[in-house]
Amino acid sequence: MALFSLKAYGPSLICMASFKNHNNGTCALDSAYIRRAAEIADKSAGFTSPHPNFGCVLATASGNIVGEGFLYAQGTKPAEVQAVEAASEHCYGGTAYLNMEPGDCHGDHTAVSALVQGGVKRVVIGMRHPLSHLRGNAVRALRSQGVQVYVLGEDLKSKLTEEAQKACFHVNAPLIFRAASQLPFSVLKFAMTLDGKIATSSGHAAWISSKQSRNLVFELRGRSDAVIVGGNTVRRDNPRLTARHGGEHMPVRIVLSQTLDLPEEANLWDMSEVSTIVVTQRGARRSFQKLLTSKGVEVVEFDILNPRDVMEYFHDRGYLSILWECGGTLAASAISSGVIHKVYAFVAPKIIGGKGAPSPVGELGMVEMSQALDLIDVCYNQIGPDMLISGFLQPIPDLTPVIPSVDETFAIDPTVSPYESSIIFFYKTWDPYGAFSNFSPHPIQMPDGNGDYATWLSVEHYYQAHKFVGVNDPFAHKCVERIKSAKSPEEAARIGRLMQRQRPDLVRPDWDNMKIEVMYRALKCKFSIYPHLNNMLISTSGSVLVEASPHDLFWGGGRDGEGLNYLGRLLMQLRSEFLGESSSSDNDESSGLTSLHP
Ligand SMILES: NC(=O)C1=CN([C@@H]2O[C@H](COP(=O)(O)OP(=O)(O)OC[C@H]3O[C@@H](n4cnc5c(N)ncnc54)[C@H](OP(=O)(O)O)[C@@H]3O)[C@@H](O)[C@H]2O)C=CC1
Ligand SMILES: Nc1c(N[C@@H]2O[C@H](COP(=O)(O)O)[C@@H](O)[C@H]2O)[nH]c(=O)[nH]c1=O
Repeated sequence: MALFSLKAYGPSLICMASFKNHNNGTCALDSAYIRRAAEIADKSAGFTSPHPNFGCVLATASGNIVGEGFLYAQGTKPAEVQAVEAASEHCYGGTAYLNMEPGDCHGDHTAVSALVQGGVKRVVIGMRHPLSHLRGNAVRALRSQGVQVYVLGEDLKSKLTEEAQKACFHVNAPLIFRAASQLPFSVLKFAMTLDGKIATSSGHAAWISSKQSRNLVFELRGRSDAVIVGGNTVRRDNPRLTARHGGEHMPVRIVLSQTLDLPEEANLWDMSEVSTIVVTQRGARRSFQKLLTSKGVEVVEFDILNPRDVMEYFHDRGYLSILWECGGTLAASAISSGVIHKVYAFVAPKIIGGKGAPSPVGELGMVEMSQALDLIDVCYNQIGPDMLISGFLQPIPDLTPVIPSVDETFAIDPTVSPYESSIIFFYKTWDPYGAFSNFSPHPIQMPDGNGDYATWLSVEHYYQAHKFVGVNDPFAHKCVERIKSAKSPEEAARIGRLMQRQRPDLVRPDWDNMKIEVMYRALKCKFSIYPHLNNMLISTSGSVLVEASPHDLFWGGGRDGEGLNYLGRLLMQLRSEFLGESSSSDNDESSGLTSLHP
């Protein structure tokens, strides 16, 4: 079974493209070819060690596929080059579909040059490169060469493109999670009986799942840099942990054992096919360590053996994805330390019973069902007689936005020097620069559609209510009134976000395009009518302002600077205008915003 498969879309899915030149036909074609690019990007899995997956589909202007390519392994010919070679003269004037922005990590721009020299007119990209030092480089390079570039989720937004983008996220989930967490992407896999046991009370586990399921496990191993088990599994099962899937890539085997009370003879110490690393506590059984070393097994000591430290270590060794095939004791410890990103559970239609029979995950300290960890993007597949349930334990991180670089900020506010700038963070209203927050208690007077002035208790009240302003529906009017009369900015935000989630149909259709403008107007009023706020803003001249929101990646800077920081940008723009350094005039409130639109 292919672990990543292109699902056909029924005609009932209506494409509501928000991009004006993106009609339903183009949208469906773009989405289908991006999904195809994601599908072929996955083709090297199991044959080579895990690496970022790139696929490229080249189509003529009339939509016929004329070339395809995927990156086979690190350092091999880029997908784009292969596709252009396959298409030869047919790619002239055509469209290239890439599941992910090319990396161009060595500055050689091979992929971009191939597309430009091939005469490609249009490039559709499933997702930007997740690594911040590479993100945006190829998009910029292509655009500077006159190629039309459309990034899904930015330039093209619809139900279909959203699904296609998800396919791109899934095919590079290891890279995305690794970039976000600075840990290798970890998958916990287990096989259990219908009554939730991974072995009998005596510890016997061969076999719970069917041959077909176990073959799929070989494939999963082949997609991993390493397979991990705990000491008990080595003692009890004497596993081999090799990938007998017919592919060429073999994962390293890793054993975690605190006691190092492991057998002297074990399949894992046979290094003829693939190597083994034993990770243990510092000072554990030195003589046994020597024995292992003499067999060629690498031993790595940690002061305290916990999954997070071990994963950080393997991240630094360059591992991209790891398969955990341990029992419930180590699995619980790994889940508690937050290192597991995805779960593959094979459920066999068997009942074994047994009070003491182990289950897939040991003690997590939870006492109520409300504490249960819900899987995300769950898939159900029947594998022979078994059911495979898989899903993510953590949402796929959004790595696309990024705080503008100082160079970019310089373009917004010339008081910010690209060479000597400090950063001022603000977030909570009680922080030193908390008055910059939209939740600060500074009412504003703003004109309504009829030119009458109304008072809003905070910028947040005004911003949230304007999601529903102008929508011809009595309930939308009610939302505006409820938000306007909310007792606090927090309450206004809560109502606004809830209504947006529950009744997206009530949100004004131009909201995505207008929200920056709405915020700008409210901020301009706030910082104009309160002289001390105006002084405070001007006093920050030369510094980069960043809203330190860990969650809001649009208005805020994110936890690690991965957010777009639009609130900070708007404040810097206003500061510049107040200082008289901006070219935008007071009469044209929106003109200065063009550089800020994403
Ligand atoms: N059906 C299935 O999918 C599977 C079934 N099994 C079955 O499960 C049983 C073994 O389960 P289990 O005992 O949970 O085995 P584990 O694989 O979870 O091994 C637990 C051991 O891992 C080591 N360890 C190292 N660091 C940690 C840590 N931070 N937290 C916890 N453990 C750590 C310890 O080894 P040490 O004691 O050496 O210090 C510990 O005793 C066997 O019967 C086996 O057949 C096992 C895997 C998969
Ligand atoms: N019992 C069990 C699994 N057990 C896992 O597989 C390991 C054995 O691998 P190997 O020696 O390479 O065949 C074992 O130690 C444990 O990690 N896996 C499954 O897919 N299904 C099963 O029913």
